Amino acid sequence: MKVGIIGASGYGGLELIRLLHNHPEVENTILFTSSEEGTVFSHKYTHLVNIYDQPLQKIESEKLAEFDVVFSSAPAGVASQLLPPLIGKGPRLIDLSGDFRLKDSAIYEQWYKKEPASALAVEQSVYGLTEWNAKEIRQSQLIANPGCYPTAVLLSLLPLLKEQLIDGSQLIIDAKSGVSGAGNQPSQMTHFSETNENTAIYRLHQHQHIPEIEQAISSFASEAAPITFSTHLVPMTRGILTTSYARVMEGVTEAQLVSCLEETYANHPFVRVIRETNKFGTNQVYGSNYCDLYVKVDPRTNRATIVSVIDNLVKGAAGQAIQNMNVQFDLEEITGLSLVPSFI
Ligand SMILES: NC(=O)C1=CN([C@@H]2O[C@H](COP(=O)(O)OP(=O)(O)OC[C@H]3O[C@@H](n4cnc5c(N)ncnc54)[C@H](OP(=O)(O)O)[C@@H]3O)[C@@H](O)[C@H]2O)C=CC1
Ligand SMILES: CC(=O)N[C@@H](CCC(=O)OP(=O)(O)O)C(=O)O
Repeated sequence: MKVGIIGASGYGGLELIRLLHNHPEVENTILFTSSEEGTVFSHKYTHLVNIYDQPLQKIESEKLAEFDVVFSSAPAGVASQLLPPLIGKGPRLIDLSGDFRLKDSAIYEQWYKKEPASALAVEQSVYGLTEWNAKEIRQSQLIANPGCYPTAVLLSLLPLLKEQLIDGSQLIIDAKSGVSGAGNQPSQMTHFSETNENTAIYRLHQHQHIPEIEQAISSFASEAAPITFSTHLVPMTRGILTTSYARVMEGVTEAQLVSCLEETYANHPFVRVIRETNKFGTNQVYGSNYCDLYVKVDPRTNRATIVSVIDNLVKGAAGQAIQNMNVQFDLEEITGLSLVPSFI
């Protein structure tokens, strides 16, 4: 397969490069730029010397049309312009931004404050939550790869909501992310001296993943209530941990919640349900495509605490994007993604 990457020099792009390098079906990966045409990639990133010594190429629609797959890993507002002209031409298109995730353009504008993609392109796109939408992903040319937080939240909550084991009417979700989630552009929020020794809540009640999570809960689990969702930046590079709190339905036990998760993901190699542990954290999935889940019911409150961890750059971005590519090309989902978490 011949693969092109828009936004190759960002964190999502670098992770695509790392993972695609070990993908047995990918022969050639070409890197595109909007700002550094001609720069030899390994001069910019010396960890890629002797691996990617090719120059970055200018983004041109005719060139992109020649690939089998084009990944776009650019900021929101870019893929909405670059990818729709390629629909109906050769490549399968996988966008890592939020441009095609929200089916209602007015909602996209409201939360992203950007011009939405054309209604036709949004209609043709398929939400790439692999474990829940593989049939549609296989047939689609344009994949809207899920956001990092929604991936962790949805994989943990959808089975329990779908089976009506927890009350979806008053979900409270607390999410924490490492700083690489914000990409590689410098900003005050991610400045070392303000992230080191600090944990901060940000974009309270205004995070763009709120409508994405609500939309997916409504379409996969038929639950339409608004969620309370809070995002926190913690002083680590990679990783997301989400903690959701939900009332357990009358008569439902912790064992039933655990079984529901285990049964849902029995044939999905990247979702692991951890039964008993006294420590559950982001390092157990670090550098891998796993999403690990852990659930406990507090009998005093009759509420379940549902915890999920992913590596934001792998299962939350590049890994899931490649998993979707594998589905599109009828390859085993794990192809090129059998990564053991590095843990330390
Ligand atoms: N970081 C994460 O954990 C996750 C990120 N995402 C989403 O994935 C996308 C990429 O994120 P991330 O890699 O972190 O971001 P970065 O800021 O690290 O990188 C984005 C890259 O996009 C390219 N770019 C910028 N402007 C344009 C443009 N106008 N046209 C084409 N390319 C452009 C830049 O490269 P150049 O200047 O060479 O063109 C840049 O390196 C974003 O939409 C993000 O929201 C999704 C899930 C998780
Ligand atoms: C730590 C941090 O800043 N994380 C980012 C997640 C980026 C992302 O996934 O953005 P889209 O889904 O909109 O593409 C954020 O909270 O916006």
